[in-house]
Amino acid sequence: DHISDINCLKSISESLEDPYDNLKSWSFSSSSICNFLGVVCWNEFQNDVFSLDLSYLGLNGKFPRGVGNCTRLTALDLSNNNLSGHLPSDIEEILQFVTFLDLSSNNFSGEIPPGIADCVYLNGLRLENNQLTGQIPWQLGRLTRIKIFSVAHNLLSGPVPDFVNLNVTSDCYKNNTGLCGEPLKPCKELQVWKIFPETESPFRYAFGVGFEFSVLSVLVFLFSYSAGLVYFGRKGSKEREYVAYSKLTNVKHLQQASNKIPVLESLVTRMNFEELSVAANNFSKNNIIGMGKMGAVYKATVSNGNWFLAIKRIPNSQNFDHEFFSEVMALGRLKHPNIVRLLGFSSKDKEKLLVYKYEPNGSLYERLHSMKGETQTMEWPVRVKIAVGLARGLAWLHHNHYLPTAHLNVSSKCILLNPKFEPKLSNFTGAIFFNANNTKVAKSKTCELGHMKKDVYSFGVVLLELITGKKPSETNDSRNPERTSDVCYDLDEVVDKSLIWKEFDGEIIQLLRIACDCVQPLPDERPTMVQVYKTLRAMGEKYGLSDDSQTSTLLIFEMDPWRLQVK
Ligand SMILES: Nc1ncnc2c1ncn2[C@@H]1O[C@H](COP(=O)(O)OP(=O)(O)OP(=O)(O)O)[C@@H](O)[C@H]1O
Repeated sequence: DHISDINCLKSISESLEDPYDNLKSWSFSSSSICNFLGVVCWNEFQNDVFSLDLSYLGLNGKFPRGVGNCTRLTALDLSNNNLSGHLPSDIEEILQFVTFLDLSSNNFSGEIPPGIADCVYLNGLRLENNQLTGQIPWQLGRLTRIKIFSVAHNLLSGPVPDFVNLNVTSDCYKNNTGLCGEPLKPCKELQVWKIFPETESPFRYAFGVGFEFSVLSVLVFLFSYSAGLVYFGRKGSKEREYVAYSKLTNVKHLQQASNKIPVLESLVTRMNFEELSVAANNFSKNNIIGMGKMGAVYKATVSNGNWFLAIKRIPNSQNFDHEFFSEVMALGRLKHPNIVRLLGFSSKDKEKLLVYKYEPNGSLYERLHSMKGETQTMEWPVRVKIAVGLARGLAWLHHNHYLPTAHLNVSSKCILLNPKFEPKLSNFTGAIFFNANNTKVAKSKTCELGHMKKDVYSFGVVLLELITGKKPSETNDSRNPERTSDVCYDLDEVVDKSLIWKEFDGEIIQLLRIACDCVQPLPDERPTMVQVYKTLRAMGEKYGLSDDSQTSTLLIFEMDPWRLQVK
């Protein structure tokens, strides 16, 4: 006998309000439950519930969780009652083998739990005529057996799932608050994400046909910007003439510009606030993946394309006008495989959103120093890959022709890792920018170099972190740069114990030497990022990490001999 099936029905009848006493007929004193109203068993000699039909009984109450005790249940029909409350978030555990689920014409509210997509045997899912809100989980599109699907007459919004094996008609979606996507009207801004696959050149995809228009508007912006710069430069001191955007000199200018949303729009796509909010589960706490100074970072799911975004939400953006503008300014113009991809921004009242490509391996800091106390091992070739990629990104950042930039906040916390553990530099909120043509005035050159040498120092600290596996606070005192080089004299002590493989010893020592050069207390004694990158590139050759074809890094260096001469 299946005791759990008897308990299943008992708990259902106890948990539901039954104003018409329909379930009173369930008499648990009898030996069989198979002749109960609405119950069909696998066979009449075993109390093993096959399906349960409790439709049109006027039942009140919440979703009856006890149904999970009917472990071999294949169909559940609770339609046309007055059931209310949220659907259980662990619904896939409760209805593991169900092929047909009908919850239509009730008062269920809240969001459709994404876990329903793990009820992999579902052939039919009917949720119409409820009060369901939020987005339809895109994961439902993965249900390969589904033949019947309806969510009409709810309060749902956002993109509809892209079903792999089913053509859903628009009737199945009708009367909701804001659903979009095939077979309904396209999803405006979000539509661009659909055609944005996991590739290395998303800019092209993301902008699609709008690309040429974007280029045009960037040119228009650059033209007006240079005109403004000349004007601005004339007003300021000699140094200002050569430093285009610097924290110290033009905060006011930045703030004025940041109020001009069209300026930002010419750099990156403006996205729809409400749709982003839906994609991030209405900025639910469960979606938070990180915390920054300006606000939390949320993971957002975009349906149709099966991919993810990281959304930085800045609730009081008026306090971070400069930071916001710096970030859009830098990432809107600096496209490089080792720099994080900014896809767009959004603005509503005082709130602003920055939308990035989601990098699933989080930050280097989290990877190296797990919060949960478990030792994170990262193989040596992966560490070399991160070092080479970061050096390449920084060398390009400092010396590119579009917008030479000093990051000024480089640390393992702002190095994100993609699925292949390629590093992506993020967080340009404190960056300063330079005029690309400042080849004449020594004073300005010195100022620019000073800032860049700060990045070289921080790069050295990240290298030490990669080699030792220790947090920077354990190997050096960042407020006291003189102390850092101590570790450079005590190699055996410092190297990460998980890296003690003889075959890599030579490389470890080589990398340590570079790191120790970078953390020299006197900026003049530190190499430039170009020099660092050249050395690392030679080392990376062994691992096939020296392909510059995508970045035209070398081309830029060759075109600009002055930058190569600098020590
Ligand atoms: N694109 C992304 N993909 C995946 N995770 C991200 C992404 N952007 C940020 N994160 C996560 O969110 C965390 C916080 O990011 P954020 O840039 O806001 O913080 P931060 O670097 O500490 O900057 P700050 O404190 O200056 O604002 C990161 O450490 C990372 O774990």
